Amino acid sequence: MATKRYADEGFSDASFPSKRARKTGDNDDYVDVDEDDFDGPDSAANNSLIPRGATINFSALTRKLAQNRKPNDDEDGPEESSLTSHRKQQDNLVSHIFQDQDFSWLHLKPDHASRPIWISPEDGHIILEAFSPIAEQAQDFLVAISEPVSRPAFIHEYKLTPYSLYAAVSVGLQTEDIIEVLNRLSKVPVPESIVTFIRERTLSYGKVKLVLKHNKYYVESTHPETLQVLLKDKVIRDARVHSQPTDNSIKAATFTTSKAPVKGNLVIPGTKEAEKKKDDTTSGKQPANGTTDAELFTSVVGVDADEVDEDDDNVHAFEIDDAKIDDVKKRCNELEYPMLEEYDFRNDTVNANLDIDLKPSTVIRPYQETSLSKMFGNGRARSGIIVLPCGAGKTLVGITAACTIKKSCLVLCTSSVSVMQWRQQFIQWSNVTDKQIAVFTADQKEKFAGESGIVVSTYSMVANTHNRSHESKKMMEFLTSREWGFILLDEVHVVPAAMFRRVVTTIKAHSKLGLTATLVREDEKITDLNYMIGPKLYEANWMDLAAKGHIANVQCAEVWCPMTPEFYREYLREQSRKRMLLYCMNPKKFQACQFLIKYHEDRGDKIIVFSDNVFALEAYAKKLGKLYIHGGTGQVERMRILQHFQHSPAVNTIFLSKVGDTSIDLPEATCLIQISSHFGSRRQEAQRLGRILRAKRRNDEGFNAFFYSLVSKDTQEMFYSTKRQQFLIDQGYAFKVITHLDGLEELPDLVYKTKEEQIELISSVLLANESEAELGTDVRAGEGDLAGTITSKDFGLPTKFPSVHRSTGSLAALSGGQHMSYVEQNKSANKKLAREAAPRHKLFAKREKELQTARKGRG
Ligand SMILES: Nc1ncnc2c1ncn2[C@@H]1O[C@H](COP(=O)(O)OP(=O)(O)OP(=O)(O)O)[C@@H](O)[C@H]1O
Repeated sequence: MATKRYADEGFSDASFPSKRARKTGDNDDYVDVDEDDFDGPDSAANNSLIPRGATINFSALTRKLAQNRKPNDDEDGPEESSLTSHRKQQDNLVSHIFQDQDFSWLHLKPDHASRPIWISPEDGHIILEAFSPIAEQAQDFLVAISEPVSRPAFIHEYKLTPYSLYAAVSVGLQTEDIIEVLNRLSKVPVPESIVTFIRERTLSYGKVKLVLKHNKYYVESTHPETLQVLLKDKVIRDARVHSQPTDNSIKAATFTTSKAPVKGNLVIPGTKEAEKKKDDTTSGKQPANGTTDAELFTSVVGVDADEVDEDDDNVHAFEIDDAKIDDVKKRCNELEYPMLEEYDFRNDTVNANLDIDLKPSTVIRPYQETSLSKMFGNGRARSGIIVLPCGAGKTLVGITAACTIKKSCLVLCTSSVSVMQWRQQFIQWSNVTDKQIAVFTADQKEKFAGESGIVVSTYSMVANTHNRSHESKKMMEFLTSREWGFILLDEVHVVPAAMFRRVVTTIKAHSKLGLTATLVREDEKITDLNYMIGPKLYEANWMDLAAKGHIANVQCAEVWCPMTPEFYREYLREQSRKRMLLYCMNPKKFQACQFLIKYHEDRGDKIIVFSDNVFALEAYAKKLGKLYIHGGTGQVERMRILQHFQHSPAVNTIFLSKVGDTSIDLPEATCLIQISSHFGSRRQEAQRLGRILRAKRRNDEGFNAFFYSLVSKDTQEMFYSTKRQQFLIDQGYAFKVITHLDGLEELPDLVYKTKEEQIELISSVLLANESEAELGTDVRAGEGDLAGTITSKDFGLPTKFPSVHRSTGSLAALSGGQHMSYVEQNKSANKKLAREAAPRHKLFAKREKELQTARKGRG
């Protein structure tokens, strides 16, 4: 037996006799990995060409590379025909192993060692050596032009797609910049097939914009010939409105030219630039003209502003009918001229300004600033999606964007709990007043005072048209009759496409920002988001943020719990949903859970145990004497339990159903144990991990948070578990497999130790209703919440299970009399707590009071 099971700074080798790390992909496929082989990339970083953390500046980067290059370096690469002949001549000794993945025929540049990427000539996949001294800068560029596929510690994989190139163009990158920087970073000349692909895909992208000005929609371009092409199309021609121009910058129909809006000195609040400007203003100093723009542009495009040709002197436009916007957008997509949506908010004199700003104490983090600079890079607000890890502060990014645009703003979230959190965060980070921010939920229907303001609501409150109360109808009139400067869409990946379409078409907004941590959908409907909101503007790297202390470092492990023979026999016999209950209630899993709770409580951790299955959740929590929250737990009791968990040293573990997957902000939590989950949902796995990424103690020396997934061995759960982990593995997390918890057998008071107890447990499982075995029985709170709209179908799983299998057994066993004692050993800890008069935190007291008033109002 190992003497020391766990090391404080992480999982030690001694703790896991299997000492095997999971290889991505197949369930049974593992590779032995010696962690000592990985010293980390620091040694490479010491030889850095460009220091880590430096501003992204690709011209500087390419200059450095050029200096390193030998004079006869062949930049253009060999001709296609010579590549083919090279391939034919290759030595076939090893190529049969790689088959069509053998790229040894590609011509390596002489200084390839100092260049960090490979580009596949066949499918646009890009491999980045993440240990290269210039990997950080290369990563910024690759994120802007391609989709990250997988980003573990040392080798990253990206993929060039038509949509990623569209996103690149939309943040201001030009075709030739993309090809040139790729060529400079690549170990081999960029293959001709890739150059053609980039040229073809970016030729028409970014040339057409949809702009809302003075309440009218215009299709705008600096290329008159492009507008002419579009107007040849019948759908677009029919949507065109022939009206008198209302503004000098836009002339309808005639293609008369005028000056494009000039990039002004836009300063995003909360940034260093804003601080500097404030200092300059107070000291009477004038900022050097144009500095802000140049820097902003550099951070967006990665090329010095003065090196980029500005050919958008003349803007041409024609007006289109608002009712036909959707058709025109769709048609432009089909014609390969996708429209970028931009809002020139500083020149919008029609919509009233909203006088809000970030509080002077609010400082946004560098990655939050970078993501916002992609949105505001050209002085206008681009519509699109920002992807940041869970707990990285998407809310503040949204609030800062609202404070930059300073127009009426509608925030849509997935639940009424989130609505309250958004409101509270707006008040915490900005100087918005109570009167300027209103809430529209089932319980509260408020309007803001004055001409402009903020409304926070849920998707379903806005999208569901049936059974509206009179008050809701009036509120909807308020929302649809006005023009919004900005619409903030939280958790965009979970909203069903039809609901999104309804929201986007009923609410008139100049600019849209979608926020998410996991741009994955099991139903592959992500492209719908691109079309309805806009391209992905920025995606942060989870590992980078963890390395910089913005989110916690997490050790992930999958604990394999063997099934007892009795449970396994029943598992094999059962055909119904009960199978799921059997692998959740496996006594060995119970014991592993008890052991891990004890171990981590002794270490001073605060633990959340997640179970989607409510039957298992209650059974575990009661047996182990812990507090629990599920959909049926009242709001007051929920708040009380969460408050105890946060502040009481006596409550270090709580059990949560899926109500805790999102929205619950518990920075005290440092350890997660998952005992039952929603099939193979990659998103749920990431969101749950997100609960500990915000750990308060994340900056403590050597601090690690822990995430355990308990899996019953040789059951369906193992398959789902592998699928669930894929997203996190792609973000660079490594799941270790624990096959044995040393010291578990010696645990005093180990539950279900005897065969009798185990058989008693199996009887209770077999007696449980079919419905109790389901995962979807838990309800999330409140009308207007979105949770109910997500089903197992979304995860590509069967919605129906095979019919119930009936087995024979004695009457005594069925009635539970065979091995069962009728004495209730473990009173619910929840009940005990309810009897205690707990001191109330003033935030919760206020919320309870609000709820009571709302209830009285409804009564
Ligand atoms: N710039 C900042 N300065 C200080 N604290 C910050 C900053 N940005 C975010 N935070 C804090 O980080 C925590 C996580 O933020 P938030 O809840 O917005 O994360 P999130 O990205 O929305 O996470 P999830 O996807 O899990 O909901 C919050 O406690 C927030 O106050």
